[in-house]
Amino acid sequence: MLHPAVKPGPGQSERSADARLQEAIGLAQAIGLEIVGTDIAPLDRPNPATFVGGGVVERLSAQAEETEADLVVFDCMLSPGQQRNLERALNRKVIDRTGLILEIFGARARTKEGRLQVDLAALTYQRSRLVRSWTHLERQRSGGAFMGGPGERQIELDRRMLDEKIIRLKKDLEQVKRTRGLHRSARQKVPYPVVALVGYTNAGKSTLFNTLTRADVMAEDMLFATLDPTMRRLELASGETIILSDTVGFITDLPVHLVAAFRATLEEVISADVIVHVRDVSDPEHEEQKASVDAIMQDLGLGPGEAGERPVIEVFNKIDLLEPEARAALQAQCARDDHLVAVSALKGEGLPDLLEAVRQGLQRDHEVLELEVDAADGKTLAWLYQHGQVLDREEGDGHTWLRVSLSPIERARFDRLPIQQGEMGPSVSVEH
Ligand SMILES: Nc1nc2c(ncn2[C@@H]2O[C@H](COP(=O)(O)OP(=O)(O)OP(=O)(O)O)[C@@H](O)[C@H]2O)c(=O)[nH]1
Repeated sequence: MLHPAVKPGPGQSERSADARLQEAIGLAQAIGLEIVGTDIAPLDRPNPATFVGGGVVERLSAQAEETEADLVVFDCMLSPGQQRNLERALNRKVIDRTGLILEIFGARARTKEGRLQVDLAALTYQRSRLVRSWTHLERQRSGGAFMGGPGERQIELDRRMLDEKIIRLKKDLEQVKRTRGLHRSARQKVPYPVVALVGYTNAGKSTLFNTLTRADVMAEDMLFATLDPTMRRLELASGETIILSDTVGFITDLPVHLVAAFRATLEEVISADVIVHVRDVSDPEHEEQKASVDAIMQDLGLGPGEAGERPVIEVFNKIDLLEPEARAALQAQCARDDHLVAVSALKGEGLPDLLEAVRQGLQRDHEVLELEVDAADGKTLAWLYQHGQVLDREEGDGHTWLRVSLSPIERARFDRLPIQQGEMGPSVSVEH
């Protein structure tokens, strides 16, 4: 595994080379690669032929021979020519960061759309690339030899087939998207607010999701344990039901081929009512990771000041790994700000505070209605308990008096309920 540390250009992030190398190692291990050697090669600008300089290629070649490596991973984006030249010089398979992330997406995609997006990204990448590319499509997801992929002639023959496959995939994808649109609008009829977990890869989203919902979602010490959003029902202490949605981990410098596949997984975030941003505060790079996540949220139009701005709760996760002083400092910070919560998803600490913050986030645009309902009107009462939060209730003479908090959507629905039109319907006064 080689990380070429190119000097960052203007506007590029300055994360340390070592942290980037560690992240790449994590990505490689996530698909079961055994790392036998690592190296960082500082360089001013990429070499057009081999990305790194001749001296580094020689050093790598010797190291690869010595460790009998099957594969050399370059944690950067290589042009097809560079990849080919490096394979020749090193006499073994070479993949770059895009190839690596494609592998992970391929291994992790769970929904049909996620898989199609990944296949499409892989094919497009392969189409632009060399001949014996190493992708999950060739390995047919079962693992296998890195060497000895199809020969040049075969790929030449396959090029047209690839184009046909790409066209077919795009059609399938359109179809799946249409169906998903239907699913989504069906879900919008379900009167539960959606809370989406977002965060940098390995922040602990799946663990938190699991602990909160006790669902059987993969949580492993791997990057990208999730590609497609997973949704589960969750009941808050106040009795309200919400839908919690887990999303794929964010990552810096996502290769451009993969943006669509990545975005496809974020649809649920775009339609969420509250966003929970999970952060691994035990990671020395957590500030940089937060900046990457914020930048992606901004891109999606969900950031502060954007049209899609919505309540964001920031979760400081993995506090169990902090020294007592650091932990106390974070907890003090959280005590001052309702949008910050310190938790340990693994140990289940701080979760009631988190759920309370979620509840408050959901209440942001709520209206409180005062109602007098005919005591015999069980239907209206049941509806209110199911869709709103009953804050107060008193029984009067043939009437039940209630104070109920409703979201704007539920408020609109309530106004359309047929029960309101009867003469005995509830009387409403609004309190914001
Ligand atoms: N010590 C500690 N470890 C945690 C905590 N939460 C998560 N982890 C560990 O962190 C690792 C990553 O957790 P995941 O839940 O898979 O992270 P994720 O954010 O879903 O990761 P991606 O799917 O890659 O985005 C796992 O090894 C978890 O056991 C925590 O509160 N404390």
